[in-house]
Amino acid sequence: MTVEDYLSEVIQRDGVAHITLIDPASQKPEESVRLAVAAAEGGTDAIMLGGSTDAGGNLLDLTAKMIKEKVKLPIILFPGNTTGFTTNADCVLFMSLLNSRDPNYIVGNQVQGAFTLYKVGMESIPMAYLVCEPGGTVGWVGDAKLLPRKKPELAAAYALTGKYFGMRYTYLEAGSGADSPLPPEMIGTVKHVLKDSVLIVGGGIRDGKSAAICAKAGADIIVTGTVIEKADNAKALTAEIVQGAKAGKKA
Ligand SMILES: CC(C)=CCC/C(C)=C/CC/C(C)=C/CC/C(C)=C/COP(=O)(O)OP(=O)(O)O
Ligand SMILES: O=P(O)(O)OC[C@@H](O)CO
Ligand SMILES: [Mg+2]
Repeated sequence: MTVEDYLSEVIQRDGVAHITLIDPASQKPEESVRLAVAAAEGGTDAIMLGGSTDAGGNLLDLTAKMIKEKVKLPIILFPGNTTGFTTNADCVLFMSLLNSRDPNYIVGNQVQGAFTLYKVGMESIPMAYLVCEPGGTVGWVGDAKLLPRKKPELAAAYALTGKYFGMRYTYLEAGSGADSPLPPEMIGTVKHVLKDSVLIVGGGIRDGKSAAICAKAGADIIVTGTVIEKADNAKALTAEIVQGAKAGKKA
């Protein structure tokens, strides 16, 4: 089964899926494995690997390989540039940062990576990546013209543009470590125009309650990263967030 079909099944079954983002550059591979195992035990549906500053290379190769040995969940690449590719994963989010001012993040990195992807034949999912205020490191690195939190219609126009380009996923991003998650009005407005296309929401989600609000507002997939890296009990916190998201969707 493809990763995309697997995630569709989870979304159909539970209303929402949860993905744990691990930045291979933030810790040693052994520690990334520990986080991935804890997240899997806490009920996350997939592991996403990526970072915006030091995107990958050997550390990514090794981290993906070691996680694969211990965790049965799909490993999805979330590349900051072509160094974010490794054949030790199951799928890549082939994304364009549509609201970047830098053509390298709209199409340039993708052109550099396209033949590698063609040769290895890895599954890829076309995705519109939309970075909103405050944007964090990825907003700075990706030179994003940050989408204002109080102008959901601007985010919706970008989301529709991605959908009309044929992108099946849209990722509404507040930036890793944002003070607060994106407002429900923004998530709702974007999901309203996307209809059946998959909406990922991430950035600043730290507990079950905020995951529930994002899910209820229209997110199909919730991503959390920073909070797991810092948690005393990564398994328990993942369980709270996953259960919060899934219960919130049904509420
Ligand atoms: C498809 C290919 C080959 C490349 C895509 C290139 C694009 C569009 C990149 C978007 C801009 C970018 C730098 C994205 C990084 C995405 C990511 C892994 C974010 C998570 O990183 P953060 O956690 O926000 O930042 P830190 O790495 O500093 O923690
Ligand atoms: O680290 P956090 O704030 O959970 O954000 C996750 C993700 O949206 C970053 O790309
Ligand atoms: Mg990070």
